[in-house]
Amino acid sequence: MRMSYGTTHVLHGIDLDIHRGEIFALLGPNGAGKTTTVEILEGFRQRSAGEVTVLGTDPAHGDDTWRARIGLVLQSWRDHRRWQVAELLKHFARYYPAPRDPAALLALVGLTEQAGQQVDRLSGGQRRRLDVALAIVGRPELLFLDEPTTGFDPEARRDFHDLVERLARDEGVTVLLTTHDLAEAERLADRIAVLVSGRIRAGGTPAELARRAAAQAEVRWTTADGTARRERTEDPSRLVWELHRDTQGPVADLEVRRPTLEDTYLHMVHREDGAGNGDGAGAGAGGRGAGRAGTWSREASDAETSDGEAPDAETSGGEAPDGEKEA
Ligand SMILES: Nc1ncnc2c1ncn2[C@@H]1O[C@H](COP(=O)(O)OP(=O)(O)OP(=O)(O)O)[C@@H](O)[C@H]1O
Repeated sequence: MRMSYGTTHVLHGIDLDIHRGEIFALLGPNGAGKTTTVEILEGFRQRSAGEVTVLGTDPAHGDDTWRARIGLVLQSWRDHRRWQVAELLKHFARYYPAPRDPAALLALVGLTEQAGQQVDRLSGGQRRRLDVALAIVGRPELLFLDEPTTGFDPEARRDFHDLVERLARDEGVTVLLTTHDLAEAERLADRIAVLVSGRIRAGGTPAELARRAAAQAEVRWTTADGTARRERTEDPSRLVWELHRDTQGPVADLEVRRPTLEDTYLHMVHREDGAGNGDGAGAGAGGRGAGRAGTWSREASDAETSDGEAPDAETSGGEAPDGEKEA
């Protein structure tokens, strides 16, 4: 799928498969294209090119029955400023064939005490909980959450994570959430796609991404003549053994460090800021990840986007954008 606003290309051909029942995080910095992607999948924005299927339907042509199967956070309820929380939920519940019980839903999102409160008196965090309550009142199969925990305090964030997990694990709801918080994506998601400047730079389970990030270790030491050295290697034990052998004694200031997923993520983000795309000079794991992202299974997907042309090299693995191993 591609998206341009006028002559500005915002999504450069992204390819995603989201499987039924999973929590999928679209992770990326400000302006990466996360909201644009979600709005296209929700049917609110018309893509410029490519194929998109959500619950078996092209969202550009989704009807009311399709929409009732999808949970999304609408801003329009904020127009009902003077309504009470429980009243508002009951009102929206009427639009769905098999809605949740409003009282049970308030308990689920931790708003029981606010049931009788006017919505414009809710705190920011409570409003976001009401957002989620309204998004799930119709028992959606697929839930879209665009940066849902922005502005949450740590406790509200943890409660929210527990709620999203319960929805996915206990009720089989598929969740697509966007975030710029790596820790949130790692904590919640079954799979993560890293979107940077409109391209999927890496993808996989949190464990896969962390393994890939740590594949190369950095070894630092000081030579006999006092020079500080550093070298990246996939086999640090061998390098250390060789150093020890060559030095014929202890290696000064020896340090072996494996990059964390955070190191790698920040590297991908900053590389976009500085060096631009695919310039062959990058040093992150983005190129590898981008390649693998395109190999994800296409089975049983709830939401799927693709170019609808020949596989796009940028996300299908045919063209790893840089030579990160040389760095
Ligand atoms: N209606 C629009 N017209 C023109 N450009 C737009 C429009 N909406 C978004 N953009 C641009 O598209 C790019 C992607 O925006 P988008 O909101 O999808 O990013 P995001 O990843 O959700 O960012 P954030 O984390 O800041 O919300 C940005 O450069 C933004 O300025």
